[in-house]
Amino acid sequence: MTLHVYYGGTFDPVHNGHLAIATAVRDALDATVRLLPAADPPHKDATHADADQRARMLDLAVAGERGLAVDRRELHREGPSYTVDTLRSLRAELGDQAPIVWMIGTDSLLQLHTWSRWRDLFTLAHVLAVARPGAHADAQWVAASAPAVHAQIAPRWREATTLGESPSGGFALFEDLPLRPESSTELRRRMAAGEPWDEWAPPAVAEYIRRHGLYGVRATRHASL
Ligand SMILES: Nc1ncnc2c1ncn2[C@@H]1O[C@H](COP(=O)(O)OP(=O)(O)OP(=O)(O)O)[C@@H](O)[C@H]1O
Ligand SMILES: O=C(O)c1ccc[n+]([C@@H]2O[C@H](COP(=O)([O-])O)[C@@H](O)[C@H]2O)c1
Repeated sequence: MTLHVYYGGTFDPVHNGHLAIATAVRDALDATVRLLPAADPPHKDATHADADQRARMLDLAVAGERGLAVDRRELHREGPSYTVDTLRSLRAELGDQAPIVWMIGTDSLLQLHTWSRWRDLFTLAHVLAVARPGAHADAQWVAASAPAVHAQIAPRWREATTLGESPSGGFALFEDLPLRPESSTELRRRMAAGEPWDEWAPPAVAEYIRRHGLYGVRATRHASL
């Protein structure tokens, strides 16, 4: 059965770590990965670029990339972009039997118990966590630092490649990729400080940031995007 894989984030801006993760999961699961920008990320203060700009940067980042796409559904909703609401909308659209996978970094996994109606996430989708530097996700660590999350994921733990065998309810840790050091926070800090930053951003995204003078980067006059 076709696996429907979604990767939600603030993407403020999208960086090469996000893309490396999305392409590695695409290849490992042989599925299209849809990146889904949050209009109003529930756990973040005001974003730096607006939702349309963040979505546009995602378009540029995935342009020409096989098996990567952008889903704008959270931009069409009012209020905080709760994942459980997004998954309900996806479930209604895709039907009861479609396997749905929601990707998160392990830093987010360790906070999952703070998400809105978080236990319902597993009735709607599988959760696939991607290891992130500084956020250990082996079972012992999760048990110690987020016991409620551990209680949910321990009985659900499977190999990522088996998630397509059922519509929802599984958990997998994706480790087929060296840890990625990028973060949007550090990327924004480098831009604002005038330090080198391009190597963490897809070239078309870097050009868009310059063109629009986002994140404290001095605007250029070349208007190709
Ligand atoms: N380097 C990374 N390795 C693994 N997961 C990551 C990495 N960067 C981001 N993620 C995950 O991708 C999702 C979307 O991330 P987000 O758009 O918030 O970027 P971010 O780099 O975490 O941003 P910020 O630094 O502003 O918090 C989150 O689940 C996050 O945990
Ligand atoms: O539903 C929630 O309560 C919730 C709380 C925190 C984060 N999320 C989602 O998790 C994804 C990553 O969030 P962030 O803040 O790390 O960019 C993004 O899709 C958010 O909408 C969702």
